[in-house]
Amino acid sequence: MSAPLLSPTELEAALRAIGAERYHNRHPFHRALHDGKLTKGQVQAWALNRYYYQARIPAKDATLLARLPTAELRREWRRRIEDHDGSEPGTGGIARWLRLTDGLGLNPEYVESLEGLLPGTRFAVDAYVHFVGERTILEAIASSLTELFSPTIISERVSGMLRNYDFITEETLAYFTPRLTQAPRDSDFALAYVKEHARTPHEQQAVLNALKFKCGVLWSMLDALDYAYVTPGNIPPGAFRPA
Ligand SMILES: O=C(O)c1cc(C(=O)O)c2c(n1)C(=O)C(=O)c1cc(C(=O)O)[nH]c1-2
Repeated sequence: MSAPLLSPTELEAALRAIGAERYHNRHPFHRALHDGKLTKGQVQAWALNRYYYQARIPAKDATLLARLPTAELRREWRRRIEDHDGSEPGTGGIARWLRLTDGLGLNPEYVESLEGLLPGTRFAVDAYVHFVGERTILEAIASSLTELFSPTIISERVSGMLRNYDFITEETLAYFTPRLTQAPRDSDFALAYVKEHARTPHEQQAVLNALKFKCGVLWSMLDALDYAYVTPGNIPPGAFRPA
């Protein structure tokens, strides 16, 4: 049976249902992270691997920016690159993420070298960048819609980590504060765009599948951490080893 045409409101409800079922707040490694169940070494591994996501997000956005057809769309999208890269050295999301890894005692050169990265992290993040370069603009924009769900996970993570780890301070987690306003601004735009432009059942299914794909990217990053850093003996050759 072919998929029905959804109203924009039904499409939004279907997108939100995907997040409720598949977003990475439901992953056991994330729950362990904010419940205080991880060692400092495991939290370091999370921050080091997640750095690669942060570092590739502006490349992902630049790939999409180059494909956008109007100045209006490009103006909207280029703000995301500024959010991450900043406007001068030491500003922006990537620099703020390095303050988090610094606060956890990781050497910034080591983090930036990507030498300690898990292969699974690299494959998942690279798959996201490729997806955005290769799929339709509608799918590429839809794949950013996990950000609809990020303010909730960020609030849970920040309060849980502050409560549960003595090596975490508000300053260490300062990365997340601007995200609480940036993410809703970005996801409101992306949601309005897909509600307006996904006009056929085929386009709507493509949008829903793009969000499922992206949930899979975030989920598999946590799978890789869970496999490597929870069961002793599983760290892949060359990957970060907690002291
Ligand atoms: O902390 C999180 O759980 C989380 C999730 C996501 C997301 O859902 O993709 C992003 C971020 N953070 C984030 O900080 C960020 O800059 C970001 C950009 C994007 C994107 O797809 O363009 N997602 C996310």
